Amino acid sequence: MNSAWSGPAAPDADGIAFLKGHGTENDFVILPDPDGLLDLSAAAVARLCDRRAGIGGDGVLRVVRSAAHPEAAALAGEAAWFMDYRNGDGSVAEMCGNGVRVFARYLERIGAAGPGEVAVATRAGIRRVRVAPPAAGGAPGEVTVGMGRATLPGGEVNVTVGARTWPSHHVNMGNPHAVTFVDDLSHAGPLLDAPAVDAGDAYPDGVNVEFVVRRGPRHVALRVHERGSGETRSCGTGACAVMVAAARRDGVDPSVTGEPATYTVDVPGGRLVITEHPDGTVEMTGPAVIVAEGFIDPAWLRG
Ligand SMILES: N[C@@H](CCC[C@H](N)C(=O)O)C(=O)O
Repeated sequence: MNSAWSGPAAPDADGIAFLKGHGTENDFVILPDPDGLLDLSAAAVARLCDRRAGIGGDGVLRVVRSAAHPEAAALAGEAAWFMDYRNGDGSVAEMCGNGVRVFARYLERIGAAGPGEVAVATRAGIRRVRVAPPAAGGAPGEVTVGMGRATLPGGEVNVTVGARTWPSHHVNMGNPHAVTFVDDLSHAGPLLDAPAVDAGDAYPDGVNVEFVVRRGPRHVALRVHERGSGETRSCGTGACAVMVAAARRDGVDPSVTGEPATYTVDVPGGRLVITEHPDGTVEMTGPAVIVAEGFIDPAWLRG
C-alpha cells in the first residue's frame, strides 16, 4: 500500500484520495478531507455513490477535522474529527451507525485513533467508538460505538407497502426511524420505492423504515429502506431503533430493571449486537472493513 493514500488529502493534480469501506455491507465512499477543502455538492455525492458510473456506495463519509467544519467547530475540544455523512442521493443525515464504525477504522488506519476510545463528532452529537485489537489470526477486531439514547416520541405511525398497512413505532436515534414489526420480511416486497408512511408531521425530513421479525429470544432480523439511499444491506441506527422497540415490545426496559439488555440484530449484510443500558444509552458492536483506496479524477467529480 502506498501510505500516502491513507493520509490527509486535498484536491490536487493527482486526484482526490478516497477509500471504500463497509459495515455489515452498508457501504461507503470515504473522503479524507482534513482541512475541509472539498466542495462536495449533492450531485458529486450522488455521482460517487452511483454503482455503475461511479465508485458505488450507500453514502459518503467525509473525514474533516472538527475545527475545520462550521457544523462541528464547537465540538473540536471533545472530538478532533467530524463525520460529514451524506446519503447516496446527496442528502445530509445526522448520523450513521455503520458509518461511524467505518470512520473509526479509517482513523485507526491513519494513526489518528489508537487502542482505546476515539470521539467522533457527528450532526447528532459526539459518538465514542472503541476499536478492538485484531483477533488471533489477524482478523480486524470489531468496533463498538456508544450510540446515545433512543427517544420514542409516540404518536400514530402507519407504514404501507402494497395492500398491507402496519402500525409502526417512531424511534429517534439521532436520525428518524419507523420500526415496523411484520410476520415475514418478504411482506415488505422488493422495496424499490420508499414505503408510504402516514405519521402526520412526525417526520418533516423523511424517515428510515425498518421491517422486523423475531428470530428467537432477544434475537430479531430486519430489512431497511433508508432515507436517501433506498434498501440497503444494513443500517446501524436502524438496528438500534429496532432493538429498543423490540425490547419494549418484550416488556424489557433496562431503566426499570436496572439490568442491561442485549439483543442480536441480523441484517441482510451480517449481524450486530446491541445493548441498552439502565441509563438508557445504547451500544452497538459490529464489523468495520476498509476494502480499497485510490484516487478520483477531480474533473469527473465536478461533472
Ligand atoms: N446507514 C446508516 C444511516 C444513514 C443515514 C440514514 N439514511 C438517514 O438519512 O437518516 C446507519 O448505519 O445508521
